[in-house]
Amino acid sequence: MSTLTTAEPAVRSTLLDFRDVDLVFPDGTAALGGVDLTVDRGEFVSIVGPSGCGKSTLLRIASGLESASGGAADVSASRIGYVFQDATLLPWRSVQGNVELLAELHRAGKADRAAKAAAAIGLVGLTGFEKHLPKQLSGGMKMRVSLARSLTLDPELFLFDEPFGALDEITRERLNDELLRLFAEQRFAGLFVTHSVSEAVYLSTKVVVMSGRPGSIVARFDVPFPLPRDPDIRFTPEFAALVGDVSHALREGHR
Ligand SMILES: Nc1ncnc2c1ncn2[C@@H]1O[C@H](COP(=O)(O)OP(=O)(O)OP(=O)(O)O)[C@@H](O)[C@H]1O
Repeated sequence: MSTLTTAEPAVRSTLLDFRDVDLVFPDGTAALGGVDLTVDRGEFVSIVGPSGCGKSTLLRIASGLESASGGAADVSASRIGYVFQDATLLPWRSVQGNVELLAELHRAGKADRAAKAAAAIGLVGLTGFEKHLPKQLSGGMKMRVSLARSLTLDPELFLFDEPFGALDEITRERLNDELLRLFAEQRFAGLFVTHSVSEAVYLSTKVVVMSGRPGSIVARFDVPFPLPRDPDIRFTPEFAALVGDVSHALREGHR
């Protein structure tokens, strides 16, 4: 799989720019109310917010699956990856077959598809499991397949909707570290939805907090810890203090 090899642009490059974005569903449900959010190249932004505040809706607008009812939702990334809590694998296809799917839909040739899939499978640490079927994989491995499938697109912007929410704590921590490594190596910008404040702080360069529905962004935090991130950062007082501040903002926004 190819990596982005172009030099980092000198000017700030915004891949996602939401200004005053509203979304009201046809049944009258106001999901988002005045969302202002940017994601720049090189940023990994996590969103935390109460259940039902519109986090998934925001990602769906970012991906083009949903349209905003008001405001401006500009996404300039040309290749967008998207992973969900459910790995959404085709049960009758092997790991290789599942990872090749997006390249297949983009009508890539057989050899190109195979090369892209092999590289992506290697990136997520599943080399040797190419012929396995989804039912032969653990939850963490299925999520790796899902990540690999999106990586074949070489995404500029990667959207994550609670991808590790259903996994046990150890698997989740391991995948957090894998994701940080992929972010550093592949240089996509990330927009990551999670219910875990500590996961948000650990993974991100910036954490934004949403209010209850209709969701808007009520607080933003820059994460000052350097990348690559030492897993032990999670046990420092500075990390705990930032997690506390974000949790506090989350509680305030929920009132
Ligand atoms: N197609 C739809 N029509 C009407 N209402 C919808 C539709 N999709 C979502 N909603 C509502 O919009 C609100 C926001 O939903 P969304 O799934 O974006 O929230 P969320 O923050 O991702 O929730 P959670 O954290 O529980 O996953 C919810 O009240 C939901 O019931």
